[in-house]
Amino acid sequence: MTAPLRLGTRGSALAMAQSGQVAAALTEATGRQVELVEVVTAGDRSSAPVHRLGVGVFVSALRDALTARTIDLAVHSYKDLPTAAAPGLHVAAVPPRQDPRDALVARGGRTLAELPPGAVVGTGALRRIAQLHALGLQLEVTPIRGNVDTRLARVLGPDADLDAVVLARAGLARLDRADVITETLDPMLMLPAPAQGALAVECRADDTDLVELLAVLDHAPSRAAVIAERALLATLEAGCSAPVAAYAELAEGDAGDEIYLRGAVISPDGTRDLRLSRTGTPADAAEIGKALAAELLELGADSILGHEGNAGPGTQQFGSTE
Ligand SMILES: NCc1[nH]cc(CCC(=O)O)c1CC(=O)O
Repeated sequence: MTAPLRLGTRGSALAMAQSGQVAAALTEATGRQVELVEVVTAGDRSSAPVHRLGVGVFVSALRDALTARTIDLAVHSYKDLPTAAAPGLHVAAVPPRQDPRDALVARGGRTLAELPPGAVVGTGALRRIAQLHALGLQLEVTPIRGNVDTRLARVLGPDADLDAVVLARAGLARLDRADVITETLDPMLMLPAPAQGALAVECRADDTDLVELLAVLDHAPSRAAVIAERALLATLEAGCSAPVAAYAELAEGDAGDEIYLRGAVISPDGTRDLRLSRTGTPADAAEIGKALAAELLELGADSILGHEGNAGPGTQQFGSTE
């Protein structure tokens, strides 16, 4: 008999849900038993804002456990993975992506447009803070942290102190809480984070039997979208907490499959807002992402992101077009 595969997971409800879903899909597709092994990460122990904890804080403990061979595979929210490759590890599958859009959960069933000036909206992500400000709705944006239930309680609980929160739709859906969403935000207004809604199933690169086994979970269009979005992020030298958004949509065009990538870099106060798009074929996903990032850099993305150096001649302050 083959030993069960050890799937390392964080203990949060969201991590347990997505790990459980991948474990079930793997058993269903291969007949292999999968056991969940809880791993505590630095991100779970701290209550500091994510953009202060730094990139990959939820990820490194899982990767350490993979390298130490105490687990065989790990399931990450792909948007939490640093763009730098992890030596000795391999993303063996990108399962079918969930709806990548952000969602508003507001008191009184309100939509964004129905929130009055001065309404207090909670979110921790700079990307969301920046885009909320860029809407020009005079919303007051306040940083929040904590797991999904904690955030929802700030709007829906007995001690609610916020008018609304913005969360990833995918996280709510995986927890079966999509019913509380009052508006799924149009990417025209709120472009999602690179790889939002996608999972990465990671194992050791030298575990070739497992690499092969996990390939049954891979969904090529989801992988292509993630490659394009993360190539943009990597080229901008930005991390998962930077005010960078990217969303690749795949569609069947006249000449075969097409990828339509949108990217945005927005200053946290919303006054500078660069948005561009580019199309190509899924086979060129990485090149499309790089090229779109290069265009954003030409328009001054660097100065919004606060990078020093390699400022090309096109790098001046670039105001919002409003
Ligand atoms: N920032 C934390 C995080 N990382 C992954 C998700 C769930 C959505 C996903 O898998 O992309 C969330 C919660 C959120 O952004 O609301």
